[in-house]
Amino acid sequence: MLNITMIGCGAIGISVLELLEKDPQLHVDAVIASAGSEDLVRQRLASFRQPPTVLTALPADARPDLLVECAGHKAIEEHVLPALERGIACLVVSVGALSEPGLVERLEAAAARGNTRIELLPGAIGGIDALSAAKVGGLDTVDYIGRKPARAWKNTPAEQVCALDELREPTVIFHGSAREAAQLYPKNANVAATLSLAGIGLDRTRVTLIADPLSEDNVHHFEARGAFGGFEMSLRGKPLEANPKTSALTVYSVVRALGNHAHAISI
Ligand SMILES: NC(=O)C1=CN([C@@H]2O[C@H](COP(=O)(O)OP(=O)(O)OC[C@H]3O[C@@H](n4cnc5c(N)ncnc54)[C@H](OP(=O)(O)O)[C@@H]3O)[C@@H](O)[C@H]2O)C=CC1
Ligand SMILES: O=C([O-])CC(=O)C(=O)O
Repeated sequence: MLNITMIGCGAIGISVLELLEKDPQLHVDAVIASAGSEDLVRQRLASFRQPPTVLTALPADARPDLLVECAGHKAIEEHVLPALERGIACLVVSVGALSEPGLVERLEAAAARGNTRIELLPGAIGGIDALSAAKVGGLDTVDYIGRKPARAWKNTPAEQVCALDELREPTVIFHGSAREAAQLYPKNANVAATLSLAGIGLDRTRVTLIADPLSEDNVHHFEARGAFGGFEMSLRGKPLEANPKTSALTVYSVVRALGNHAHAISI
């Protein structure tokens, strides 16, 4: 059985915990919450058979088999970097955080010093295996379009681009590089960052973001061209009720990745 510590217990975290209750090979013994949110998180966990301990940091003597981040960009700096230094393997969903200059190199160096690994999870998108394999032969272009219902762009710079509540048709709210997208829309551009890291990088990956009042789904579409040929993929993700910015597939991506660490066959 693997002992897991989870960072963050919001829309993704709580759904992951619910699914993991069914798997005897995976046990989340602790959840790391933001300072000041411990009681709220304990309340969220109260109905679990064996509620994980709620902490605000990994204790110095803790040695979980895996640390899984389901929290947000700041958690990478705060919890993931120090855990890697201590030799604890980490899984991360807030991949957009890696658009910050120098952070990829710092994570690599921390993992090397700790003789461990960091795994960037595909989250809301698929096809990352094919894209990163295609990169080996050489990629020419990767274009990504992220389309979400208007409500998913609330409290983002899209509010300065258009009146989200009054939209009647799909409206482009951003066009530019994946690096700019991840910095402007940190909670909506993790997929853009993931595609960039698997493909041709944050500066060459072209991103279009659309607020679509006619869509109920978070639609991720990308096209890649290179020596391997061509590849197109569209994924229509159902948003989580607890957070319309986040697709349910992200939850399943975390559960799959954890299962692959514990089960005899990984797929
Ligand atoms: N790779 C992908 O495809 C996707 C990645 N994501 C990433 O996953 C993250 C989580 O998504 P979601 O669960 O929907 O978001 P929520 O906002 O619902 O939940 C995030 C939770 O993490 C907590 N949290 C934030 N910062 C920290 C920290 N430094 N330490 C401990 N806990 C922290 C928050 O607590 P509090 O509010 O009290 O601070 C909150 O409860 C997103 O921020 C996004 O970056 C999301 C969707 C897709
Ligand atoms: O969950 C999704 O649909 C994707 C998402 O938020 C992101 O790319 O950050």
